[in-house]
Amino acid sequence: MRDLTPIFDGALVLTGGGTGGHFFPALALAEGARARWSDRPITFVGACRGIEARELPAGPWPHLLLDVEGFLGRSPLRAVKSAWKLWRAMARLKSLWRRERPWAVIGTGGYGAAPALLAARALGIPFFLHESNAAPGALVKLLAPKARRVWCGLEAVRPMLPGADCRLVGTPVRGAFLRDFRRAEELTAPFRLLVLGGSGGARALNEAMLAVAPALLEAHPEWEILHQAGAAEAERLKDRPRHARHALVPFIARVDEAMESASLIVSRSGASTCAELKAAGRGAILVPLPTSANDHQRMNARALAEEGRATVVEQAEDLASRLEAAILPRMGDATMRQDLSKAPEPNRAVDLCLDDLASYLG
Ligand SMILES: CC(=O)N[C@H]1[C@@H](OP(=O)(O)OP(=O)(O)OC[C@H]2O[C@@H](n3ccc(=O)[nH]c3=O)[C@H](O)[C@@H]2O)O[C@H](CO)[C@@H](O)[C@@H]1O
Repeated sequence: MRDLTPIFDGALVLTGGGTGGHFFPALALAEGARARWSDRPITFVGACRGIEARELPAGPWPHLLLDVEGFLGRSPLRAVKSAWKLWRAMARLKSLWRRERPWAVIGTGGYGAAPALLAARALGIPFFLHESNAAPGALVKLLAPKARRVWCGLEAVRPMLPGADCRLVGTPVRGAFLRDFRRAEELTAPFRLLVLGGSGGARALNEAMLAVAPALLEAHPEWEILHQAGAAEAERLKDRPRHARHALVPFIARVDEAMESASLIVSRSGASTCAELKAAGRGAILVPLPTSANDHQRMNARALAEEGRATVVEQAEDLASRLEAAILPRMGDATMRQDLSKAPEPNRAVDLCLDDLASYLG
């Protein structure tokens, strides 16, 4: 086995994962830290079954992927097994870090972040948290009072973390989103409807879009649909009949470009996607995941809707007809579409977090 020990010595450790919404903010912070501190090692710790296990080996970052899994929704027996895996991963990190001490740990949440944050806490290594959702995840809630700082994506989360030293910064987005975006009103036919299901895809949204797409595309021959279904869902749906102008893909590597070329977007309201929509100056029809912990997706969506950047469609039995009612009039009316697409809002989250880290640790 490769000797992993040297990758942690004096390193800034980024940890966050399981889902894209937890991993990509960590990646954005790593990109920013590398530009700022070229001689400081930057190392990732994540889960071997999270999205980071696909993204990290393809990139430049030293990393350690551990055998951990989420607890939520598990049977009691499985939860005990998950707890054992977490304890074992944490013990391995503690043993490594006693020999090779990291400079600091930044955690962006999700089960992939649990071993590194718990190990940092146990060893007295300074750690910082970022919470991108409007309601905090279980790990952030547990560790927030002990974190040097908790960086928040949205103001709403602050009162939910009593005893923590919170600072509002926004949600870090990857470098590809830190640029000028073409405005939606500059786009010409064929117009594109982009459907985003979050990093894992959204079954209910997929089914509803497949049901409603033929009517939408028949009514508007100048439109096409690019639909990100999620890896497992794209496989499940690969033989399902679709309209010729309805493309179904498992994952989109350049979401920034997909947003830029979209005249209308339908999406889940994961926190990173919401932050990216703002950075790209695109509005969206948001369908919150009704089972998200503490209803945070509905709160994320509401935060965007309050800025006039989104309209919220609740997921219910009749999701297909609700979506049709929201999408169809906008396909035919550019003014209605542009009402959602406000000016891009520059995202300064990476700089704010790293300025804060620098002033704290020197
Ligand atoms: C089911 C679940 O647990 N969802 C949670 C998860 O969502 P999830 O990972 O789906 O949500 P987010 O919208 O926050 O993040 C998705 C990220 O993946 C990227 N992406 C997505 C699809 C794609 O094809 N290509 C791509 O690069 C997006 O650009 C974005 O950066 O984490 C979010 C942040 O804590 C939460 O708000 C969500 O409630």
